Amino acid sequence: MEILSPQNARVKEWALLLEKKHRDKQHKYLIEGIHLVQEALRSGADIECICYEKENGIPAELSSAAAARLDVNWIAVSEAVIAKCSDTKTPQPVFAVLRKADEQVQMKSLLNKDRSLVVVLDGVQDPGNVGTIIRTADAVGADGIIVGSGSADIYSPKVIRSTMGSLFHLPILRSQLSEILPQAKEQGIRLAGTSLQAAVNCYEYDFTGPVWLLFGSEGGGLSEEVRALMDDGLIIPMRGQAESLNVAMAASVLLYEGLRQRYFN
Ligand SMILES: C[S@@+](CC[C@H](N)C(=O)[O-])C[C@H]1O[C@@H](n2cnc3c(N)ncnc32)[C@H](O)[C@@H]1O
Repeated sequence: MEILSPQNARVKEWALLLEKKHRDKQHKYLIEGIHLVQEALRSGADIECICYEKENGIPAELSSAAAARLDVNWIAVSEAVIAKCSDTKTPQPVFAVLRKADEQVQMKSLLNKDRSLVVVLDGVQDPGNVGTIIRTADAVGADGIIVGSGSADIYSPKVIRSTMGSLFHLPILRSQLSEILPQAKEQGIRLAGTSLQAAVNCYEYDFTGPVWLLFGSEGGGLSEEVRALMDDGLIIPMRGQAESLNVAMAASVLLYEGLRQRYFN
């Protein structure tokens, strides 16, 4: 049985995946914990290897997968390696290294969907918000998420944790919005921006055709560049005194209105 030490070159490479400046340049990312590893296995994510602590062996929750998934490289590592490859103070007993999906393939599939419902994030910076939006988009069966350059990194440990595994269930693409949004318009997809200044009440909007929903940053909302490309502007009506909704809450309201119109009308 191969047992890796903290000095092993592969371990050093994995630990660097936790640091933003290194993570961006890599085609891989790291996930931690039994639940996320289970989800990655179940969802057919592209797994390079799964590492578990050698003293305790493969966690019971993963033992049947370990027997069935002989295509996956299961590696025993020391406790020190687990700690080195963990983003948290109380490391989980297992982590996995995954390969990122091919972004060109993802982009093609998102642009070609007939009835697509896609979420676009323009500068959403809070990792918890990004993760929650990914999870909600998965829950309603949205076709994908496009994350603009000013948003939180989808491969950061915090975003990954807060998706609770939804990260593996739908295409998620990092893209320059100034490039991909005009391409979507050419395909006949409507770009519906959400903002407090918008004119259209979201409950009067038709979500049944191909539509991409654009959400802006926590502080400043949608950027000028993205506003200029919008076809429609949607507002979620508010009756109380709150200035605005949290962006993840706003995304939930609109995604569920989309789900209602598409499947429960
Ligand atoms: C906290 S809000 C941004 C507030 C910002 N000060 C502004 O003026 O746009 C963050 C994002 O949530 C969405 N949002 C929040 N409340 C909304 C509402 N009532 N109607 C439509 N979108 C909303 C929008 O996408 C917005 O860009």
